[in-house]
Amino acid sequence: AVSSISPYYEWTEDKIRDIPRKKITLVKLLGTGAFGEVYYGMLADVSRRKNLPIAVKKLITLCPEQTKAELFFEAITLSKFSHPNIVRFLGISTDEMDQSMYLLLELMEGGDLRTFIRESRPKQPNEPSYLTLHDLLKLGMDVARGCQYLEQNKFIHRDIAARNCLLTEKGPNRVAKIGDFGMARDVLRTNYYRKNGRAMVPVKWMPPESFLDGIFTSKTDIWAFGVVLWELFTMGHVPYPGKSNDNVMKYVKGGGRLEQTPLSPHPVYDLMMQCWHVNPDFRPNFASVVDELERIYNEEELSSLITYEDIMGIPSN
Ligand SMILES: CN1CCN(c2ccc(C(=O)Nc3n[nH]c4c3C=[N+](C(=O)[C@H](O)c3ccccc3)C4)cc2)CC1
Repeated sequence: AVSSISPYYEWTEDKIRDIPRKKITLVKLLGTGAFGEVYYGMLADVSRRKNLPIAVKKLITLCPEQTKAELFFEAITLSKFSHPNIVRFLGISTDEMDQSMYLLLELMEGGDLRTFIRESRPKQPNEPSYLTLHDLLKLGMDVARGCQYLEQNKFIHRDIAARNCLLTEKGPNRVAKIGDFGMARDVLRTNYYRKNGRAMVPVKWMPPESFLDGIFTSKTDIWAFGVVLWELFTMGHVPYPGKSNDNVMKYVKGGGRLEQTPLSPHPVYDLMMQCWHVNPDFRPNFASVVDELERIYNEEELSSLITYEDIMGIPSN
């Protein structure tokens, strides 16, 4: 039945499980992407006589073939990964009747990382955030570990950004994971830039060699990870505030970089700057980024609370 949806199915050596639709119950809509919707669902697990909470990525049935193929590509890609900081892929579910395809994924109840850090900002001057610098650094370490696994598997993600990461929960035991592999454009398409009619690209997360010459390597993901650190240590600001994508390309090409944020400890900003070296060969790899983040996490005094002034850049009077 699946082969009627896409030609890709035949060439995956490791079979992707096609789970019968009757075992899946959609409970609540969690979010909408360019490809379709994500639901909180339940997977009837007869063997253990209980239901497994899952996330169900449901393809909009009227979508163009290309998106179907993209979703299938995501399924095939994800089915090969197994890492604590990569959202787990459980299988697909196709349906002859309505020609729909579901992607069954690990349920991440905390939502996306960017929304979480923006929601966690101090709301008013004398109310610090309940997140500490340690919490932000831990989130950065989680994402870096997921990226390190991709790097080891020679997989170039091309869209590492806080919006594409998910949290297991919002509470203190939260774990961040890389959650989006479909290069699925976000609905607003505000973070993407249509370059002379070509595919949409997230310029503000890209190094010069990528947006100038279309060169993508693991060092592309390292640059983007540096921007994720900047997102974390501004608690979710848009990079290069006020600059258009064209101005960002000119600025970065001319050697301009994201400014130090009042919040980020110097060693963290130093690491960001290394990720943004104009020469990809001089950028660190993810193994050394993880080591450096762990060193900072263990050695630096980071338990200070985050204040409103830190975020709003208002000098404390
Ligand atoms: C009060 N808050 C309101 C928001 N709320 C949510 C909001 C959204 C989600 C959610 O989408 N969770 C997901 N679990 N697994 C996957 C998810 C998305 N996936 C995808 O594949 C999506 O494409 C994706 C991937 C990366 C980032 C975003 C979306 C796979 C969970 C809780 C918590 C309570």
